[in-house]
Order: sequence, then C-alpha cells, then structure tokens
Amino acid sequence: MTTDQSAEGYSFEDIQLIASNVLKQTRHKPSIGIICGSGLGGLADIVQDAETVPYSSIPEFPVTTVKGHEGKLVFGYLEGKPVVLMRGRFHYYEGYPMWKVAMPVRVMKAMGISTLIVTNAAGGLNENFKTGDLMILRDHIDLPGLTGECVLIGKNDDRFGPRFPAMVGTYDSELIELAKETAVNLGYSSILREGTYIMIGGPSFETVAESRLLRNWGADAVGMSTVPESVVAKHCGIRVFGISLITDMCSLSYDAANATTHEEVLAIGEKRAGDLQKLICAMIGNMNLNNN
Ligand SMILES: O=P(O)(O)O[C@@H]1C[C@H](O)[C@@H](CO)O1
Ligand SMILES: Nc1nc2[nH]cnc2c(=O)[nH]1
Repeated sequence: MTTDQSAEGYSFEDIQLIASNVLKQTRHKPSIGIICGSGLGGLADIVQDAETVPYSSIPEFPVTTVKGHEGKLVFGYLEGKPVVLMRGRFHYYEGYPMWKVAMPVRVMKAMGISTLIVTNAAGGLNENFKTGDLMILRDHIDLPGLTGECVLIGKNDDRFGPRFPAMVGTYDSELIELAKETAVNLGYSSILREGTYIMIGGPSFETVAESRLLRNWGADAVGMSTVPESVVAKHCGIRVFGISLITDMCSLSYDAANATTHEEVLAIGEKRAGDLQKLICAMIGNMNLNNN
C-alpha cells in the first residue's frame, strides 16, 4: 500500500489492486452491491450460484468484530442479477477510521457495481413508527460529518470523485419509487415508511434527552452506520438505495424509557428480516440496470 493509511485512506491504485485481488477469487462480476445490516445477513443464504470470499483472505480488508456481522463477501445472483453482498460491515465505534468504514464501497465500485443497496437495523424516533417497520431512506443526517468526521476528509483524488460533492439526491428517487411500488405489490404498505436516518458514532445507545434532540432535528430513525457508505457511494457516482429495519423504538419520555440492547436488535432482525429480504429481491427483479 502506498498511502499513510491512518490519515488518508488507500490510494486509487490501492483500491484497484484490492478489487482485482478479490475478483481473482470469484467467477462473478457484480453489478449490484448490498451491505447487510446487523442481523440482516440472511439474504446471502438465498444467493444463487454463490461464491464466498472471506474478508480474512483479502489483503488490507478490515475484520468484523460485531455479533450479527459475519466477515465475508458473497457473490452470485439474486433474481438473475449479478450481486455482491457484504455479509458484515464495519462501524466507526469498532475503532476504525471513518475512511476505512466505507472503503469497501470503493472496492465494490472498482469491481464494477453501479447500484448499492444499504441496509441497517435502526431505532425508531418517529412516534408513528413501530418495531418491525421498514423505513426507506429519503435522506440522512451525517452527525459525525457535521461535527468534523466526514468520511471524505483528507486529500481528494478526483478519480474517486469531486472535492465538493453534492449530497442532495444521495438516495436515488427512481429506486425509492420502485421500492414503494414493490412493497404495495407484496402487501407491505402497512409496514413501509419513508424518512430520514441519522448516524451517531455509537456504540452507546441514546439517552432520552438525546433521542428527543435527534427527533427535533428531523430524524425518523437512528443508527450507527450507513451514512459513510452512502456518502462514499454518492461521491463516486453509484446510485444508492437505503433501507432500515426498525428493531426498537427509542424512548422519548422517561415514563416509557426502556433500554435497547444489541440482543433485542438481533432478535427483531431474525424475526423480521424475511420481509426485508423479500422486498429487496423483488426490487432487484424489477430493477433496470441500464438506467444509470
Ligand atoms: O450495522 P447496523 O447499522 O445494522 O447495526 C446497528 C447499529 C449498531 O451496530 C447495532 C446496535 O445494535 O445495530
Ligand atoms: N443508535 C441506535 N442504533 C440502533 N441500531 C438498532 N437500534 C438502534 C438504536 O436504537 N439506536
């Protein structure tokens, strides 16, 4: 590797090298990348003609340390479309610098993906939501970014994308419409929501006062991931679709205060991931890959 990894991240050449190393380990050439959130990796089990590349076999790839995140790339087909799934993502709270959290997105771009589906488990802030709902990301609030930890900080290489990328429209409106139509066809209208996801650094869950603050800022759901990946994807011209499984409702009043646990997040993930998987598969089936 040619760069100072702690400050800048991997160079453009480093990323191409990592991507070509991964592609040597599979017959597949993916067009769609999917990042699986906490407890949501089951989607990988239904990939057809699957080939697995463990993160440990990829030089310079980080390792996953969080329960509910296995560490492997799964290549193959969903609904006849070539995909690569990240079964296990990296979080800032694991101690990785922000650029490293999102580095796999650049690797997936170098492998040829043009569409990214980002999933996560999130806490509901919008009082109309309930546990088990699916929330399409219309927008996000990059709280770490607003406080000086934007994933794009450091020297910019224009081959990745522009120095000052626009973030309006990060979440592709055609994919949002496709998700809504697909959800109606699946009979999911009553669990489908749309809103703004806010990323906090974690790993501590929110206090009541913090949840109230995030809600007042206009966030509908809160989590500890997704935003750096979406920002890097938008920066390098990938169209993005984001979706949250609401695994718990954040307490907005002390009377109703109950403590969220990661075990609860994983349990709801296990129980409700099927709905998310069906929605994503049906969307992929209807996706036009020549559109971008
Ligand atoms: O990877 P995601 O964002 O789905 O994981 C969420 C946020 C924390 O990592 C964890 C909390 O339970 O779940
Ligand atoms: N910050 C945060 N992340 C989550 N991930 C899943 N649930 C939650 C939550 O309630 N808060």
